[in-house]
Amino acid sequence: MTTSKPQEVDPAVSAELARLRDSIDNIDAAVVHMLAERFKCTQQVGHLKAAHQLPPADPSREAQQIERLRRLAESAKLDPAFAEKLLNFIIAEVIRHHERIADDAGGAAADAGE
Ligand SMILES: C=C(O[C@@H]1C=C(C(=O)O)C=C[C@H]1O)C(=O)O
Repeated sequence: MTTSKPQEVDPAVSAELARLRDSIDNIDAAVVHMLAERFKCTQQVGHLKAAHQLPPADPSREAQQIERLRRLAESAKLDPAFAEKLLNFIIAEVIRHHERIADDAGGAAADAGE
């Protein structure tokens, strides 16, 4: 096992590590903001579906998205299997939101005697 002695790190290495970590922090912030925007859109889709009695999940749309994202990942030199797993993880959360919105809308309609 190697032992690390942070106080002996070459200052040039520390500076390069700090520069890269600054970029990583900026990218992570962009990912969070983009995900927040995506969830704002999917929330609206959830309300539209609930208002028109459409199912929370749309497997044929998901299959198209996965196909497209795998192609984009390949051309960006990102592992397509990782891209697919990430999209499936996000979509599963969206579907959970849509189910909750539909349940809430169903309950509200029942309360109103519809
Ligand atoms: C957002 C939608 O609802 C679900 C979530 C999806 C997504 O997060 O991209 C895609 C398909 C649906 O299973 C949709 O139908 O467009």
